This record gives sequence, structure tokens and C-alpha cells, in this order.
Amino acid sequence: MSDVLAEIVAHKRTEVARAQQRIPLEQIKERAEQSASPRNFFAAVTRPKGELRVIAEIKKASPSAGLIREDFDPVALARAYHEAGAAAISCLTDEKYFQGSLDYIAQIKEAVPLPVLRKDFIIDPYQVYEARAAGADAILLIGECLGEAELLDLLILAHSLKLTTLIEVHEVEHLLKIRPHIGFPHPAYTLLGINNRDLKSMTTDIGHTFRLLGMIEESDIDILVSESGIKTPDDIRRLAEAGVHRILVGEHLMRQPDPGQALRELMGG
Ligand SMILES: O=P(O)(O)OC[C@@H](O)[C@@H](O)c1c[nH]c2ccccc12
Repeated sequence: MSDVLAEIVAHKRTEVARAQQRIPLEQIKERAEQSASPRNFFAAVTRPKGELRVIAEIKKASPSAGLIREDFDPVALARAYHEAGAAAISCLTDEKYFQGSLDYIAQIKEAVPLPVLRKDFIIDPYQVYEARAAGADAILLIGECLGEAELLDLLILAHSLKLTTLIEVHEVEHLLKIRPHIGFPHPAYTLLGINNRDLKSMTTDIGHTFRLLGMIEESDIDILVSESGIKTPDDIRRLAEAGVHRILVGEHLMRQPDPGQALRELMGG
């Protein structure tokens, strides 16, 4: 684990302990089970086959970039993304490092019909219940943060709550670890993300997706999401030529005065 990631994960453990004192596990479980049925994030991102689908991200700040967008209204951003043709929304919910909030999810879902991913560092079942209770339709699981047994437990729990999971990796080592579990416990609810950001050097390179592509089954290409560092229509064209049609874009859009217009331009008018 990189230093940044290790620090964030350590902080998450204290955060989960604190949250559990406020709302005990039994109570958050109850709230999760009583919340409305999730929207189908998986279907929104993978259909139709072979066509570009963009997960547009709502992110005010990040450890690598600092403050990204001063004028930050998550609901207005979600509306703009929806009108521009985003397939789904990714919303940072980490408060300390990304200036996000779990409350944004419900606000966004009230404003747009798109499914929403809780983008956070999930290391504990408590956070999965919390995500569902907050209205999330999907959660991110990061290969670099989780051992194999932990990953399987979280996948089973997410599936029992009808959440889609996006399992993301950067390192080859972690791709090898998670590869046998792609599609577990249900093939219709897991997505595989390749994160182009190297958390050690904090640089992004979409070439990383091409390098790892050879290690991914042809049949998994439709569930593959290239994440981070995507900025131009040319990036998208190159990914499409390699068969990658699902992408996750944050910073580039968040830096533009008009993120909706920027998304339209990115997707090719
Ligand atoms: O802002 P970018 O370079 O377009 O990247 C978006 C997304 O991939 C990035 O925010 C991300 C990928 N994996 C994460 C894990 C946690 C927090 C954030 C992320």
C-alpha cells in the first residue's frame, strides 16, 4: 500500500469506529434494509454493449490535486452531468481527504434518475450498510486496500443488499488477486475498474489500462471501466479502439467552468 493510501485507510478505521458509536451496527443494518431498492448501476454502465458509457464524478478536492473546484454544488453538477448524457454518477463521500459527504448521495438521487456510486475507501461491512442506508446504488472496493477474504466478504454483503460493486485495481499483483473473483457472487452486479492513477507517484497515465488489458478475459471487456486521468476525446477514442467503452472521469470535468458542456465535448459533441 502506498503511504497516502495507508494513511487514508488508517483514518477510515477510526471513522468507522466513531460512526458505530453514533449509530450502532444493528441500527444501520435496519436502515439499510428499509431503504428503497437500489437503481441498477451495473446495467446503466454496461448496456448497450460496445457503446461509450461515462461515469461522471463529483469531487471537490483530492490528496493529489488539493482543492479542485471552489464553486461546488453537487446537485447542480449531477443535473448538468445527467443532461449531458452521463450513464451514472460517482460521488466522493470521504470528508477529510476529498471534502465529500455521504449526504450528497440522497440529494443527487432526488434530483436525477441516474444510479450513484459511493466513492470511498470501504474496508468494513459497516460502511456497506451505511452506503445502502444513504441511498447508494453501488460501492467501490479497492484491491490495494483489501485482502482476498475481506474482499469476498464485502462482495457477498454488497450483493445481498442488491448493490453493484466496482472492484478497482492499479497494481498487476492485485489484479491477479481479484481476477478469479470477477463476477462473484453474481456476474450481473460486478464491474472491474483499472485505476490509471499510480498512488505511489500520484501520476496518471491511460497507457496503464492498455498494459493491463492483456491480462483480462475477452469476455470481461464489457464490465471493464478505465478510471482516472481521462481528459480528451482522443483518450476516449484510443480506449474504444482497444475495446474499452466504460470510463470514469472526475478532475477534468470538475476543473471546467461548465462541467456539463465539458462532458458533452469529451463524449464527442
Ligand atoms: O479525477 P480523475 O483523474 O478523472 O479520476 C477519477 C477517479 O478515477 C478517481 O477519483 C479515483 C479512482 N479511484 C479512486 C479511489 C478513491 C478516490 C478516488 C478515486
